[in-house]
Amino acid sequence: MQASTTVTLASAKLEHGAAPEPELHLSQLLELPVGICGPLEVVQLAGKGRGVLATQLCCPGQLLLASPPLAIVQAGTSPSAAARLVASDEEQPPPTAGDLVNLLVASRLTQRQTQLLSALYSGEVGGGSGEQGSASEGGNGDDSCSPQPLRVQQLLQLSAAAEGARLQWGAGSVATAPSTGWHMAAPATLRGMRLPDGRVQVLPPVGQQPAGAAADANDSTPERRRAVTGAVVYNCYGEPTRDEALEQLLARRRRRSSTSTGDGSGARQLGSTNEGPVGPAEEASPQRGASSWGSTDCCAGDSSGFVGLWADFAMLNHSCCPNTINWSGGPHSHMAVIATAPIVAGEEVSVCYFGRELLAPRSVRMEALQRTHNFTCACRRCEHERGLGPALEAAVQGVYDAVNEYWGPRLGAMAEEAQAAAEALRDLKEQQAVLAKQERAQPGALEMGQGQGQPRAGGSGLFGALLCVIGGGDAGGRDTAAERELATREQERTRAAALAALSSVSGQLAVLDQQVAAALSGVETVVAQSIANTGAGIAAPAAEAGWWLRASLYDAYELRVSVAEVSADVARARASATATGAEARSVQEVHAALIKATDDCLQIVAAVAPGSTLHIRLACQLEAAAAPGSTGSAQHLLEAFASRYGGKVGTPLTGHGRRPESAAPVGGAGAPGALCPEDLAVMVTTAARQGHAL
Ligand SMILES: C[S@@+](CC[C@H](N)C(=O)[O-])C[C@H]1O[C@@H](n2cnc3c(N)ncnc32)[C@H](O)[C@@H]1O
Repeated sequence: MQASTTVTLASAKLEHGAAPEPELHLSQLLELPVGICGPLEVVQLAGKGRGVLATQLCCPGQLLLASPPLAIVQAGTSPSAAARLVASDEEQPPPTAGDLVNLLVASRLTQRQTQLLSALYSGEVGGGSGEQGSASEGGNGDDSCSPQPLRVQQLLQLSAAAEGARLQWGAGSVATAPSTGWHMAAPATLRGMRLPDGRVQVLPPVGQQPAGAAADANDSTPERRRAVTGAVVYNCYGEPTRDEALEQLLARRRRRSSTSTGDGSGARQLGSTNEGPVGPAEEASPQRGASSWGSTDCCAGDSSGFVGLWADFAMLNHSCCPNTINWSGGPHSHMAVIATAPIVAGEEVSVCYFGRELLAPRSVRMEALQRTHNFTCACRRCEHERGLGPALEAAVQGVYDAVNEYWGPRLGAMAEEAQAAAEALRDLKEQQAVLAKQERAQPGALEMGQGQGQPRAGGSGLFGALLCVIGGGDAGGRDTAAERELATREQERTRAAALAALSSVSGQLAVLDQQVAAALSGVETVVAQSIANTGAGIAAPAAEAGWWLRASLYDAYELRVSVAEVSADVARARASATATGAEARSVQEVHAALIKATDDCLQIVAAVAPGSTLHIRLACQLEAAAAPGSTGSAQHLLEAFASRYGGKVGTPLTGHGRRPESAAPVGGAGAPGALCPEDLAVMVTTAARQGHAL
């Protein structure tokens, strides 16, 4: 049920009233300290509080929202702390929601920032949206609550007029590089840096000099802390690591565009005005500084992870089958939301609140959402899976548990055994290579040593030298036939034991793979039959339901990739030790299995989480498996992918049949040449099958 009062969300304000033109690429937009918003509106939704709807058809690939954060904490290192870290070899933990609370309580908030913060849902009835009741099946809201247009209106006004987020038109056009065409004022983002000792240092806004010593974020009153904690826990978004690959790509595009306009400043220009504490990583590696937003633009030093609050992004509700993907990055740490499916007018725009749990059975997802957000999801996927009934759900859960509690640990033990055996074989080979080299350096040493029994410096004869290498001692003068035989036998024993271990592991791997494959096909067949016979799960079209089922069983699919990887290692080790035709064939077979298993995972992720980091990673893995050593082409693939997402803003892409038939193309005939996630999957899979790099 939708409330009568709706307000158009419009966080983009360009001073000359110019809407962003389609030519502006996402990577350019992210340079601007403003929010951009597509055809969206915020409304009250039954059982969910507020939510965001599309006001017109949005197509896959369309940028829906890109806004700078209200507050963000990134990991960083002050020079002294970094020195301590290097000395102690410690790993820095990523920032947490608690760090964000620390930043907010230690900062002097403007009135607008305070209002924005208090407008966010805080877990209390009457707090934030003011319309969310106690958690219940199917959502957490009280339908009878009347909408509070004032609050919504207030939020949107504040969001739209984010302080300082103004653009002044300079020389050039929208299509030119922003660094030459636009003059930017700093956004009102509160920025903090989590120091390795756990304290949060408040940083000056991008583009401003630090005003004396940074405030200590831990110096706060309990009242203030309580006031912001609710808003933070229910609305913050964070990632343990930054998406380095994506950031580097976008930074490269930025450098290219700044080079082409003759402005050599690029990323450095944006970051160079920020005189925050500079960590040694940036000093030591200017290239990294120039290519990574993390080190130049917010927190100096190595950046690993972030946690932030984006006020308009926080209006989006969760779905386990979301129709968008979100990314954070750029000099202003924008949160970008991009459609990954057609979204018709009036349909809710959803995001996924968790990462890996998206690829887990319903009970695991439910537990995660209850723990972190205190609601029960009733999205289409959850409802469909609930409709399968307890027995089928338990079967899916059974496979998930078996992978995580039984098969996974067993595979770990097998991998260790295989690694030890492969290392033993490698050591033997190296020893033989050393001996062969020595023999080449002293031709005839073997014969001389054997025939005359003469001691030689550094070992006499091949076997004496072998003893020397194996035992680490001097075999000179101890070149007896018995010793030689002993060494030979020892070598043979080691080799035989290693090969036997590999053969045993290989057999166990095959059995494990069969068990997992059988469990997968068993559950999938039973679920499909049940749907066909009883109509269970008719909440979703069969194809879509099929992908959801596979997504819930993803850990088993991924385990098969790991089995194939270990099998490939085993096959290679055996082949290099025996060099028989049979072993070479087995390497090929295992390799084909690895490609197939990776492709299965890619197809699942491309269907349920297109554009995710996992999607990109799998695509690159598949490519690397298809063309070993082709890191260059993996880079090419990433480029293609980034250009797809940096493509024409607001222009629909060719959607592989995913665009509704009735939908008229928005903004013309589409963007030929631009890739959509499905394109990527097809492209990679085809390349893998053809066995060549892209
Ligand atoms: C980031 S806020 C989203 C906006 C929120 N609905 C509001 O009114 O401000 C997160 C909260 O929204 C609610 N929520 C999000 N997704 C939901 C869903 N699928 N079903 C029910 N409640 C949901 C939960 O209370 C959650 O803690």
